[in-house]
Amino acid sequence: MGWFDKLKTGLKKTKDILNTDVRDVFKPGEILDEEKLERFFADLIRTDMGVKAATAIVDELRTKHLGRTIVLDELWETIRGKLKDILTGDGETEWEIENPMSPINMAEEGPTVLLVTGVNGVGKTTSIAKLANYMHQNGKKVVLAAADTFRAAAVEQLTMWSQRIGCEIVTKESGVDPAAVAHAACQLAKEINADIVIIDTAGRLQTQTNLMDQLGKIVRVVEKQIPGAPHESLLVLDATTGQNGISQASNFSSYANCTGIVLSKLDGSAKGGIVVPIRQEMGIPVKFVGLGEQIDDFQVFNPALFVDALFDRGDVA
Ligand SMILES: Nc1nc2c(ncn2[C@@H]2O[C@H](COP(=O)(O)OP(=O)(O)OP(=O)(O)O)[C@@H](O)[C@H]2O)c(=O)[nH]1
Repeated sequence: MGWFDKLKTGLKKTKDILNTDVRDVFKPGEILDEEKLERFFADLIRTDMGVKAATAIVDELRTKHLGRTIVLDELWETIRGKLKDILTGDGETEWEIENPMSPINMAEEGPTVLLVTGVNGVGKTTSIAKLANYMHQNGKKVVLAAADTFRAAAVEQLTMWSQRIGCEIVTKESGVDPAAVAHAACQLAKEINADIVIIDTAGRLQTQTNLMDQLGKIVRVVEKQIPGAPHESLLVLDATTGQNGISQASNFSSYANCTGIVLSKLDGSAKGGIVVPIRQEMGIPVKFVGLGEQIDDFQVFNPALFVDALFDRGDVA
């Protein structure tokens, strides 16, 4: 399956809301009136797109089509165009979907270090495995740091993934300071000339200040070893939690200085619109999306492709 079909399939639940409801609201041949626009506004809100973006889209439809006969393709074109403006109008670079390094701020010298954080169960370990696999497949030498030393199962899970992928992993026994694991992984990466170090961290709530402080310690340790590290601080958010993700992101950001979001479980969510307020309100870009439980259900986030997939009316494979 190509990138676009995979994205479309992953977005199926969100697309279902839009496609089914929109077909009920916008009947070809009828006249577009305020009541129809209001119903469509409610549909957009159900995808967790946020009031700001939904209002902008409906305003654009009103300006261009109010009082005119409904031609679905024309409405669709207006919606797609407006949403693309919202997602790309801030001058952000468009990342290349085929290249997992494209959203990554690479180290000038030595290995590039990625710190990955998130609340328990958001899909952090799985996302790290997917990211490592994606980079490995692109010819990068990856070292994983199993710095979730609280949960033996997390270390086992990551070790299993590293074997499947064929990449290096650094583990230590339970209870060891996670910063020591991160340190050892950076050391190994330098010795073997690895391109990338990905640090897994224990899932934590943003209210657990001692655990949040520990993230600060990991950052201090790795930045002493490798200039500019961590070069990316990626926060994994679960797309099924919708708007709750926004508060998680701002809290994590104050401890781990997040530079990007990995939005997992987009396939399990009817709230795929959450991509929009994350980008609009937090100023932290979504860099990767998780689209399923398999190791290759993962992509670089490309806003234009996302909008096309969300509003594509062709059948989903
Ligand atoms: N459908 C779907 N499931 C996912 C995705 N990413 C992760 N999962 C599932 O989510 C569950 C939790 O994933 P983990 O990777 O163990 O989550 P975690 O955040 O590392 O968990 P902790 O180590 O407890 O903090 C697993 O069942 C994964 O298979 C995704 O993109 N789509």
